[in-house]
Amino acid sequence: MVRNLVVLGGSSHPELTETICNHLGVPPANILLSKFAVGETRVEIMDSVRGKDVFIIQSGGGKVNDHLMELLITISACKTASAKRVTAVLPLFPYSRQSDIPYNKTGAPLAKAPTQLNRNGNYTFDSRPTTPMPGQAESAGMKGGPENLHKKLMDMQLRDNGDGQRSRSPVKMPRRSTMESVSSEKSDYFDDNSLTPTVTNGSANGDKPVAKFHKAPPHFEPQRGYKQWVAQAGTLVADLLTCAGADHIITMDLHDPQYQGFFDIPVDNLYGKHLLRKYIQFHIPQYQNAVIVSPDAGGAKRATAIADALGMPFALIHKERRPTQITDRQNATMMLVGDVADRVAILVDDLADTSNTITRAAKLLKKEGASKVIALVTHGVLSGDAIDRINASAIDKVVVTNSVDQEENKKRCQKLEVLEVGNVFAEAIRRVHHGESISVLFHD
Ligand SMILES: O=P(O)(O)OC[C@H]1O[C@H](OP(=O)(O)OP(=O)(O)O)[C@H](O)[C@@H]1O
Repeated sequence: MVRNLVVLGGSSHPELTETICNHLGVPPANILLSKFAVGETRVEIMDSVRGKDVFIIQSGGGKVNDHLMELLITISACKTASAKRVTAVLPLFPYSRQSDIPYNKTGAPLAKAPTQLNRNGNYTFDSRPTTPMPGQAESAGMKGGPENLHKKLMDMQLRDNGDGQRSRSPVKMPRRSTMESVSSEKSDYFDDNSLTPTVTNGSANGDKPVAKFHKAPPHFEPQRGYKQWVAQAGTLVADLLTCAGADHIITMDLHDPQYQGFFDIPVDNLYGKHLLRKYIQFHIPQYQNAVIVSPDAGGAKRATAIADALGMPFALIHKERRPTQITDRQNATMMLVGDVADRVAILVDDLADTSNTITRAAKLLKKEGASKVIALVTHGVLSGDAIDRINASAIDKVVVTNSVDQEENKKRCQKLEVLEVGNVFAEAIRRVHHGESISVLFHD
């Protein structure tokens, strides 16, 4: 029997809230979640939370921004309604991939690989851009790369008309030499404090209006190490949750476990690897002959933990992203380290978003002789055309947890299998509520 415990469910995953409540033996508290006509989120908590230990279930994925705002408002509402403690339960933590932004050599953020559709509209699962070779012409994929983005941004800065307002159409600037000569001849027109062109209406004799520049724009050269100002939204989201009144966070398989350090409240980061490990043991025949594969270096620790626990071999796909000396462009090719020939390859990753990573990895693994490819992923975000991509790919099966709602995805993808995660969160909530250790949930 749990007393003084209140579970509130956000609109992101009502099914998971229900499962958690069933495990805890408490009904979900009544909450009204809607939107005003203008689009603002409306939250009304219909049950008393005064002096209660409140757990709010809200996952990332789907309409992630709406869900985040709803969560923040709900936390704040509980605090102002005198809840004793408010814990945000975020099975998939939103914005956790934005705690750090990878930059290329010039400082621009690395863009995602463009779509892998060929001319016929079929997925190729190839790396984009392709591996650059000496003397090879720049590929179309590279033309739209991050350096181009960098150039575009610089162009936009040049178009800035100086008072903070960006012109929609390019402002025609006189060539530098012209402006310099104007500067020396018409020095009375110049105002050192402004770059704004002055438009004179012309003289009484009917001259057309003429734009005169007060000052030549600064000559803008790309600087070594120049960085665009990229928001590190992970920090902001951590601050927002704390500021709204969250006292505690429970989540699972944070993309970057160091993200816990962004909070000055307790964060319990549960592991999904136990569920994935059990799936391997009980659902993959002769799993000892299979091989665990991490589709990128970032997930190697997670994948090796499963391989070690089960005494299985391990292989790594290295997602090469560093600019090469040849072109200094983003190079997102994949290289396999390890042997997968004639084995079932089990890809282990924390999340599949566009599913580019797992589908491309599957193509490579099959090329290297894997007999079957099964992807085990904690968070099946599966946004955009991820399901179509999986359906068309070499992957034989994708196993995800229901940390994100999978109802619709299951209908569209025969290859998808879903593991229940509600019981793990229910147990974590119960232990946090009773002040018991939850480290038992971390043990192998
Ligand atoms: O389904 P997708 O859209 O391909 O995204 C999934 C990939 O993204 C994440 O890694 P990320 O690319 O952020 O690299 P990192 O591990 O180096 O942070 C995650 O660990 C997956 O590998």
